[in-house]
Amino acid sequence: MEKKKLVLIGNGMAGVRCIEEILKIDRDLFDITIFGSEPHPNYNRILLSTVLQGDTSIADITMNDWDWYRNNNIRLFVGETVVQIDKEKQQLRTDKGRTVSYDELIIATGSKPFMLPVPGADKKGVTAFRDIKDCEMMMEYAKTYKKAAVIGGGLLGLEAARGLLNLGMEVDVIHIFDYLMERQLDPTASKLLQRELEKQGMNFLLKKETAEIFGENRVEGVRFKDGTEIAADLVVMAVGIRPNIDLAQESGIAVNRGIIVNDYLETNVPHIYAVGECAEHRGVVYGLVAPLYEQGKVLAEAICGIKTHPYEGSVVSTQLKVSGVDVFSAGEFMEGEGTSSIKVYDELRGVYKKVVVRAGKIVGAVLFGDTSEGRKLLEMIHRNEPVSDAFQLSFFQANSTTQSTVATMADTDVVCGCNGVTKGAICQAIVEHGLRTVEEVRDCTNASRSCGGCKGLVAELLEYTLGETFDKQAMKETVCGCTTLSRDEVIAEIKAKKLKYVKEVMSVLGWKTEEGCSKCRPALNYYLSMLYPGEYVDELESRFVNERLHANIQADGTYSVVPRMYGGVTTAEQLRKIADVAEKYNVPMIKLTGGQRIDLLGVKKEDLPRIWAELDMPSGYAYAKALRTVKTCVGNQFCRFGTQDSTALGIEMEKKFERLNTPHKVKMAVSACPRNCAESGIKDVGIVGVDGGWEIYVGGNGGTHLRAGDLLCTVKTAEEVIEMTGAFLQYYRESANYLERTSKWVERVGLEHIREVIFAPEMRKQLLERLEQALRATTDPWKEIVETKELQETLFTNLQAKVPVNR
Ligand SMILES: Cc1cc2nc3c(=O)[nH]c(=O)nc-3n(C[C@H](O)[C@H](O)[C@H](O)COP(=O)(O)OP(=O)(O)OC[C@H]3O[C@@H](n4cnc5c(N)ncnc54)[C@H](O)[C@@H]3O)c2cc1C
Ligand SMILES: NC(=O)c1ccc[n+]([C@@H]2O[C@H](COP(=O)([O-])OP(=O)(O)OC[C@H]3O[C@@H](n4cnc5c(N)ncnc54)[C@H](O)[C@@H]3O)[C@@H](O)[C@H]2O)c1
Ligand code: SF4
Ligand code: FES
Repeated sequence: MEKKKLVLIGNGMAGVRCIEEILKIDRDLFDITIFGSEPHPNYNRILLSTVLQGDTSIADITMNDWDWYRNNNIRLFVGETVVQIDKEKQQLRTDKGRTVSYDELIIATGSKPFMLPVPGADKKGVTAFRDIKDCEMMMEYAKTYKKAAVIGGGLLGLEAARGLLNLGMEVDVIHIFDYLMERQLDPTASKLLQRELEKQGMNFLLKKETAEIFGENRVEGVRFKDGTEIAADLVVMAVGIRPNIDLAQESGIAVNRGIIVNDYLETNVPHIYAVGECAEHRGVVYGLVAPLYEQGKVLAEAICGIKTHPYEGSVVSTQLKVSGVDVFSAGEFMEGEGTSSIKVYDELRGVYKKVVVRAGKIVGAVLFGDTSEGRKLLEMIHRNEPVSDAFQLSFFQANSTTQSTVATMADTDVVCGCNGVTKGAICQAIVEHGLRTVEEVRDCTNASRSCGGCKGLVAELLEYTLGETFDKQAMKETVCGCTTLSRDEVIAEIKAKKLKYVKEVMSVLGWKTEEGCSKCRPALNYYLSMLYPGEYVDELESRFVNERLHANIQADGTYSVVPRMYGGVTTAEQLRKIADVAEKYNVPMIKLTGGQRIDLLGVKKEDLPRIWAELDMPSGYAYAKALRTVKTCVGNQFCRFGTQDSTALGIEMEKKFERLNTPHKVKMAVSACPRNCAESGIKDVGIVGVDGGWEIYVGGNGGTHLRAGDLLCTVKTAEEVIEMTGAFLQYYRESANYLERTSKWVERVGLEHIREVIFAPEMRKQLLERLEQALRATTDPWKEIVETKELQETLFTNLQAKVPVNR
């Protein structure tokens, strides 16, 4: 018997999932054809945020590759748009003039990003954030331009903003309301979120309505209805989406906001169905995958002629995909008539939890800072569960994160919200199919296949189910999405195979992308330079812009110059030179830095080499992943409390370790007594003078993640301080992940472990030998550029470098 012809319009997440469900039911029922306007096989749109944030690559987000279509005998037409449906003849026509008939037709055309209809919205440099093309455009822009404006402080806008920050851009988020994510959060959670994102570097302009996007040939800024304006090289519109219904409407299918469907996803036209963001069910259009996948399952069963439950709508929950921020929202998250709420607000821990209750049952929830109860709350909402005394008690117990979440879950509890996979289903699959990794669970059950937010829970379930046989190694963190190897594996391979160049590492170790990404290139460059001191030639194109130009780029595109002043001590002669240079080159601002140095701000790029030459002082490395400064207090030379000569030790340390490249920046301080005027407690290495010696603190941080340093040891002499600091630094260089500050590294590997390594005389000796080798290979970069004409030309005159501009 001839198979029925099934055609899918829209090769996106909802439509293809529905096809997968159909194939699961009966592979041979239909002759399937799929049309997709985009030139790609089906990919995970959700992970575009992760691609922009540098955590994965475009190559990694394909969900069904070309082979999948071939193996399932699906005719696929990509880059081809269906422009007409003839419902009488049961035929459709594409923009390439192709005509195809159908017995059953599924429309899954998704949404279109809403572009504000303001003057200038069509200018070069204005984009939506919806597909691979938009994502690539933003990544390309970030290589050349500096200032981004994101219009819309919803989920998409904030995820885009985080990505652009990661790409080295400065980001203003423009939001029309007075608080962010008003569609998911209440004002309290929203303000906590804003505070956290501001710490990450985002700038918010609230209650701002865009009037115009201006610029000559391309976008130069955004003007608001209140008359104010901001500069911008890139404008990202993230102000919501509109169901893509044009084709259906023009073909005479009933539409409202979306294509109207019943509980079996049928439109008003026989044999035509709609699923996904383009469909409107009981007056609701969904914009998250979980409900779309539920729809797809119902439609698949219905279309295959299986008796199925009707689709009755979904309670949705959301989580923001920005690292370091835990936010969860579900159901009716705002109190209203007939509802009351239970709230817990722990200002110290930055945790806020709220559940909204109607007639004794939970109908909504908002969590900030600790979202571990999100899944459980969502289940309670789904099951219409009453609020018991036991629930209230556990809700008020703040430290729920310390418990293993999976152990307390019921088998029917959903672990993966996007794909509706329960704990029971995952455990059963692990046992029945002998699954060992998150990826295997994903391939078998779909859990963690969409936003990836449940990966942690899936890993916990593996550990919980497999017990001792669980292989933690399999859960490794890879360098980035371009490889399946972890940092340690990459380093081991580099050593074993004696790989010497970034490109060589990528090629020999089977990188998925030819060029790598902004995460792996600088990391590989660092690992190679650490492994082959004096031999490896630094690859400029793999460096972040500040390190390439040996100066920090400023908000207005100018640069800053910070000369080295050992221990924060200067002379009249140095000050005179600095003043002369500042006058001669019209330096608009001279400022003292937090690290006790002088910063010449607002310097033009082309003036940098001349200024360095005239200053004739070493680079202060204020831009580098290296030792920045050693801050010192005045010490016993002048201070009556001083027990030691902190200034002399600070100068000695700075002279010793300057220019040493490290996984991230390193700050040091020396105070001559426990009053700690140089703030030694919040430095990567902080030295405090005590009676008869020095205390060495490590892993302190005064930045976003405030952390007091741990006492590593107490020593008697300045020589011992230098020796212990050197061993600590070298071990950090050799074992930390690139871009991991000492504060994180110390926490990850543990102080005891660090002590075990560097207190062992033989290991310390070896570390110090390798450190000396690395130090011998360093040179002053400013001097090198001043003395090398070619470098000046390539870097400072011919600066449309084809290399990434990153942070
Ligand atoms: C950056 C980003 C992050 C997101 N993060 C999350 C998240 O964390 N969690 C979550 O649940 N959701 C998230 N979403 C939303 C989620 O991606 C969408 O809900 C989902 O992709 C919608 O699936 P769909 O199949 O309905 O539409 P789409 O995935 O948009 O697919 C529709 C496809 O149809 C094609 N098409 C349209 N018209 C035609 C035509 N006439 N002919 C042929 N082809 C056509 C389109 O080109 C498109 O490829 C995110 C979205 C974005 C953009
Ligand atoms: N983590 C996730 O679940 C996730 C991530 C990204 C996108 N998405 C989905 O993708 C879709 C698009 O996301 P979105 O954030 O664009 O949609 P959205 O509708 O959720 O949010 C748009 C935001 O833009 C604001 N806005 C509207 N007009 C504005 C204006 N003129 N100026 C400034 N702000 C304005 C709105 O107040 C709203 O907060 C949604 O369906 C969303 O659920 C989900
Ligand atoms: S840390 Fe102690 S010695 Fe140094 S300046 Fe402060 S009080 Fe004086
Ligand atoms: S919760 Fe999104 S993939 Fe599991």
